[in-house]
Amino acid sequence: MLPLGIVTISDRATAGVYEDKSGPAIREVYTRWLAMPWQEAYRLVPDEQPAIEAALCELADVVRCPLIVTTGGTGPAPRDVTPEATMAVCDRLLPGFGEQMRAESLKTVPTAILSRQIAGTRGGSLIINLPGKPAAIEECLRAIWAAVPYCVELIGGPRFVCSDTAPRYHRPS
Ligand SMILES: Nc1ncnc2c1ncn2[C@@H]1O[C@H](COP(=O)(O)OP(=O)(O)OP(=O)(O)O)[C@@H](O)[C@H]1O
Ligand SMILES: Nc1nc2c(c(=O)[nH]1)N[C@H]1C(S)=C(S)[C@@H](COP(=O)(O)O)O[C@H]1N2
Repeated sequence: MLPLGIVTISDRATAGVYEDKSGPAIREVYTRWLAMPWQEAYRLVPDEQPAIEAALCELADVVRCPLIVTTGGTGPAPRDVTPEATMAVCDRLLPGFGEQMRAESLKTVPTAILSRQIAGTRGGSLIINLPGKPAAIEECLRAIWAAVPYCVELIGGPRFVCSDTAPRYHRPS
């Protein structure tokens, strides 16, 4: 079964101050939008760059997830280091993903400009950052889904089979 990564980055969810709702929101989107067998590889880590890098490297290099979606730690606060961790482990960045997610999010929330969310590839894994708010998950994934399956194919991953409820994706002929 295809492993798909979900990484929640939150000091407070890790400490049990609140329940992680954003990781499960990513799981819920995968469940609704994918029409193929998959299994989750879920990690919950604090806002510590080495811990985030270790989780991303493990999911990319050992578990071999073609897609890893992170949530949290993308803002300007001192402990927000998810983009730095993502940049450190990626071979290449894909700036269009962050630009498009911010552009779509700005239509509903003016503070979307505060997210430094990025995306990039590490070997055969596409890594995408999302903000921490549970409400941001589907909004951001919807903004970029059109390019996700083809990107996964371009980096040597499997062909995604999406459900009728998923946003339409584009595969150039
Ligand atoms: N994983 C999550 N599950 C549920 N709610 C979340 C999660 N992450 C963030 N939130 C909600 O969004 C609000 C703003 O998130 P914030 O940007 O402070 O997240 P954060 O930087 O990841 O925080 P922390 O690392 O302290 O958990 C939080 O107060 C919380 O209500
Ligand atoms: N779609 C969407 N994007 C969003 C938000 C949101 O609620 N929805 N919150 C913004 C806010 S308030 C912040 S501070 C940044 C960073 O959030 P993070 O540190 O939890 O990743 O994401 C922004 N992007």
